Amino acid sequence: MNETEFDSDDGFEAIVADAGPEERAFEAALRPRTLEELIGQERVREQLSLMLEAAVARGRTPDHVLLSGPPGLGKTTIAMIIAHQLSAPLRITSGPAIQHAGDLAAILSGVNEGDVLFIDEIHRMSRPAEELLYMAMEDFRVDVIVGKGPGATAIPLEIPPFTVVGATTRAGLLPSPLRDRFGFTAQLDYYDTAELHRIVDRSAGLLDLEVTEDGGREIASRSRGTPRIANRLLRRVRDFAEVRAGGVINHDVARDALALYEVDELGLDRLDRAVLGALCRSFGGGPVGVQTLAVAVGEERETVEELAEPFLVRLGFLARTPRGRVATAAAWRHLGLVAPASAAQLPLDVE
Ligand SMILES: Nc1ncnc2c1ncn2[C@@H]1O[C@H](COP(=O)(O)OP(=O)(O)OP(=O)(O)O)[C@@H](O)[C@H]1O
Repeated sequence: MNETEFDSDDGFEAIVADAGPEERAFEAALRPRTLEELIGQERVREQLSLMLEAAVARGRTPDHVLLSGPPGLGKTTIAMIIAHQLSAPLRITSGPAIQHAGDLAAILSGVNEGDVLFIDEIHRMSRPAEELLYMAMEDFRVDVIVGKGPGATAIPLEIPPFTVVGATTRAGLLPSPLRDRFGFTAQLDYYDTAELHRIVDRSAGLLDLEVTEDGGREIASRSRGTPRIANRLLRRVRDFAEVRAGGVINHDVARDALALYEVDELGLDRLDRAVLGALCRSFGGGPVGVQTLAVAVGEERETVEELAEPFLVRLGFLARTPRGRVATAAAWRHLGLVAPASAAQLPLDVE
């Protein structure tokens, strides 16, 4: 099969796909529980530490916190750490679960003083729920409307002081009145290889695995700047090491295991290479519309846009131009192909 005939039904799971239940349990076991255990994100860590310490010293609930950044960089982990540092109960919900103002009112009515309410994917709440939330965040009081039309009544609901921690991959989608209610906002950045290496070592320690220095670095350098992927790759390499290599994860074991799972030396997986392959081989490097590209690799448009493109753009392999997707000369080279003279060079005029 050539790469443009990529078929997602052949048992392949993208390395950036959502975690299943088993992996979620694995992730939970590896989560840092305190700010000291959290690796990287130095600035966010220091700022948060200061804010939380000051709040505890004053005996007040801290400001509401908004965490934004791509999936797998530690937003849920940080929300849990905040609750832990405050010795406060954590209530967890998500934007898609709050589609009506009533859903949120029900949650708010159960909030106790000092609770931390974590709302994942906060940008996906409905508009009426967002409005209710920012009133609750500002005044610790909301009017719950019961009934409809002329018979509707507003029932005031007092809420004890609490802290909202919102997480979003798309801070720009939050309406500014809601965004403004967060006294502390943090944009999480991708991790560098050294930080990912420390994360791999920490996870290996918790899992009682033997990973050599170069084995750890090999996993880290293919982890796309993302702790979740570092842990995911470690898990796959662990299986390989146990079954085929006597358990020790060294450079060659990591390299061979990741080759088996089709994660290349830059961290591109098969979907990424299929997208680039289609773009270069079938469409001469573009420009081509994302929908056409998705059909060519047998995937949904959203899968290509959300799982493959961000990393390809970050690597400078693909650009989203007003006329469609374009492969850069670096992308051609990565596939081992000769770039046509017209191949785009960075920087491009991107969207
Ligand atoms: N700074 C870090 N140090 C160590 N491990 C980390 C760090 N950040 C994340 N992790 C690990 O990566 C995994 C994913 O983290 P987490 O679930 O917090 O990400 P997220 O940003 O909430 O992702 P999503 O938005 O997709 O839920 C967890 O297993 C966590 O232990």
